[in-house]
Amino acid sequence: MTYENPYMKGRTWPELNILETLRQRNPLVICITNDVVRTFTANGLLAIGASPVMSECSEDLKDLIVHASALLINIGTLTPDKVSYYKEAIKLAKTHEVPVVLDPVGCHAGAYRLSVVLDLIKTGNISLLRGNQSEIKAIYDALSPDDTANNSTTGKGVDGAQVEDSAVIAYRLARLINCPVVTTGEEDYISDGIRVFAVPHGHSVMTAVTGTGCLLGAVLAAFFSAYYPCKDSVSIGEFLAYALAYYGLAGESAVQVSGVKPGSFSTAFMDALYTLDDAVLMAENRIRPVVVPDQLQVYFIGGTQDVGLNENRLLSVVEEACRGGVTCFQFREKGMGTLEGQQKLELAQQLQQICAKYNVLYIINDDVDLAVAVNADGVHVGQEDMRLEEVRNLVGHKAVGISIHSIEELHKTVVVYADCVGVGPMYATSSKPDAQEPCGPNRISELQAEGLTLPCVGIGGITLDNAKPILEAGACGVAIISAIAHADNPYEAAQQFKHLVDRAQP
Ligand SMILES: Nc1ncnc2c1ncn2[C@@H]1O[C@H](COP(=O)(O)OP(=O)(O)OP(=O)(O)O)[C@@H](O)[C@H]1O
Ligand SMILES: Cc1ncsc1CCO
Ligand SMILES: [Mg+2]
Repeated sequence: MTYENPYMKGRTWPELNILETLRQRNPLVICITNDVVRTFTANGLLAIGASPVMSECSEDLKDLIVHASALLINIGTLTPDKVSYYKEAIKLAKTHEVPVVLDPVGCHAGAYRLSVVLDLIKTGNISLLRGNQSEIKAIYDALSPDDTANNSTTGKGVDGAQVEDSAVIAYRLARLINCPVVTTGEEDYISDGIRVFAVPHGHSVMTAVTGTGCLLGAVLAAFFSAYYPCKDSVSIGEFLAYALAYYGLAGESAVQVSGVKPGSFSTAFMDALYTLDDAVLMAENRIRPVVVPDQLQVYFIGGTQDVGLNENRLLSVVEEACRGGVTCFQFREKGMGTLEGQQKLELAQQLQQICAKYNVLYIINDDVDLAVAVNADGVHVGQEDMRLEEVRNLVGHKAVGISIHSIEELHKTVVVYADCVGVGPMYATSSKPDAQEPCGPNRISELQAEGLTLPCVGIGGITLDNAKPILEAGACGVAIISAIAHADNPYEAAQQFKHLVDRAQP
């Protein structure tokens, strides 16, 4: 990409050489894995450029861990003895600051497996959970505070089935257990608890070869070693989405060679993992950013214009709002006397740190260059701003939001380039001097009847007293400026909005 961003002082977009970095580092991945997939896993790791070692007792592990880049724990053929070993291994990994990837094989099919997985998660030292969609759903159901969740085991073996709402489940589980979650199937999803990505690569023949999921866990563990050099330009969620894309693309390219024949595929897949390089990601990767409804529940918007042009006041209001439970914050610096250039950049960076501390999605209004410069989670544009297609080209996999006021605007918006929508003004507002006439909550259902399927928030003049009809009309959340920024207690205001939206939704 050749795009130059003014905030980056002549630097162009960072190029990601993830696979090259991984191969240079040749990371040692210690695998405590099941009896079925050991050789396949070791060969797959070698093919991708990592160095595998299987280790079966803590006496041995304590020597190896010193040189390790990651530890994989796959419970596929668990026994009570192995369970104690998993726990000791997690402790050792923690001591040596080695990331731990957990593969909860078959935990949707057996209560003992599930209880072991929950115990391992409870250590708080898992760096990534990778399972098929059935396994991840079983863990979510067991941990979910929601009583409607199905808490019984459902499968009959280690294979998974397609689960609806896997993107939402990944997001919620990542937040519940405070670690990134990958859930695989026809489409894979990754969430780090802030962002969500869909990775639509791979081939169904991969389910006919045992261990393709198990190897993926090991491959993701290896990828951790390549994250550090690019951690300022890519979030861990997006980074792991690239790793999933590599793996899925290797599957697709193998099928080209083998045809849909599991035996030949298995061999061709090793070859593809070995030959794949970074160019394939640039050329073919179709990682899709996803915005799930939960992310938009309480969407706070603000800039210095909303707090008497006082930067410190803005920082403290945003921190209080995040602490109170807002799920998303949009930095919108607009109007007389507001900050520009370097000052705006520095404020944007401070706000980003606050959002990151509270796992709040961080969106920049209008200023695509700024969003790229600070590596925000997303950008929101109005109808009068840059064209959506151009925005998408510049921001890559960041979340893109668009304002839509009317059916006419919906028809002229190229919705495929957006991930979420702000609809308004719901009610009369004083925060936006150039706002249009209020359209009322029904505009949301009208737009949905007209084919809008992206998650929506209502915006404009929303208070605790008038928010409910917006949710009833089909919005997944409410966007708020003054009802939080001007509240006597922004923390409480945010908390009350969160409760209100939680109660209104299934
Ligand atoms: N229907 C499908 N279409 C395309 N790719 C698929 C499909 N199902 C699975 N995959 C891919 O296969 C790989 C393994 O995922 P899967 O969900 O089958 O793991 P798993 O059930 O844990 O496997 P195992 O336990 O046998 O190792 C992933 O890369 C995933 O994207
Ligand atoms: C078939 C099987 N049984 C336990 S582990 C395993 C490998 C795939 O997960
Ligand atoms: Mg599996």
